[in-house]
Amino acid sequence: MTPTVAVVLAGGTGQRMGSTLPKQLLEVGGRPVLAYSIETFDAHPGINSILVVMAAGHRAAAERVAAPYGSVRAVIEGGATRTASTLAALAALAGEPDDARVLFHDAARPFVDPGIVDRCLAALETGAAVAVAQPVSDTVVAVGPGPVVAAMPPRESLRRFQTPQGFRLGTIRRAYELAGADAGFTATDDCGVVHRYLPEVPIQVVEGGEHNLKVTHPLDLVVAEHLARERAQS
Ligand SMILES: Nc1ccn([C@@H]2O[C@H](COP(=O)(O)OP(=O)(O)OP(=O)(O)O)[C@@H](O)[C@H]2O)c(=O)n1
Ligand SMILES: C[C@](O)(CO)[C@H](O)COP(=O)(O)O
Repeated sequence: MTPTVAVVLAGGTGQRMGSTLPKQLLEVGGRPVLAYSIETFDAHPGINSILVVMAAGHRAAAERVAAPYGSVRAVIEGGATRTASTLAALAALAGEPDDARVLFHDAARPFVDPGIVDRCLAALETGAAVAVAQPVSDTVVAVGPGPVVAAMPPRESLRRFQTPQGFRLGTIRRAYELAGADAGFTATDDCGVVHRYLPEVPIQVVEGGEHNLKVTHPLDLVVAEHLARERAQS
């Protein structure tokens, strides 16, 4: 059977949140943010195992959060950037075959739901890369150089990426290998690495959800608290 691994990326320190504890360990609805996505992947019949990538110095705390979930294969330490944390996960998955499916998910997005996971896994039946995205509701512009509008892309064509971002393991391995040979490489997500270094690989886009928000700033915790209460009642 082809394995399917969910990688929960929790290696960040939450600078924009400004709390002493990394935001993935802050509680919403009485449980750590990190617990929610682990719970969803653990309950999903299409996921065989979960790899948690935690911020340095907080691994023991993440192990405590992960302990109740039988699908968690390991909690490893991440790197200084999201990219370095993805690379740590790829190293930990070195024994998995190239056709394995891997979903990279931000621990900072606690309310990923089974339907989103279903859509990612369905897309990986026919493709090698999938992104979860939502339409934009603002008019989005490119600014600069200087505080001047440089471009106004048509809103209908724009989407906001969420996570998971899913790949056949061989594809994401190859993209990061090529990126590793590029001195100017930086990325804020994993699909961006495939798009840049393997432009011939189509990245399918599937629907996300407004509830699949990323807890980034203190105000996001207010929304997350509300969503956690809704989830507890459902
Ligand atoms: N070195 C890093 C940085 C980020 N992430 C993870 O990538 C996801 C998205 O990142 P972001 O929201 O930017 O989290 P932080 O890096 O923690 O936040 P900030 O940028 O405000 O410091 C988060 O789940 C975060 O834990 C990671 O695994 N390793
Ligand atoms: C991967 C991501 O969540 C997609 O929206 C986003 O790019 C993460 O960016 P961040 O700078 O790490 O918050």
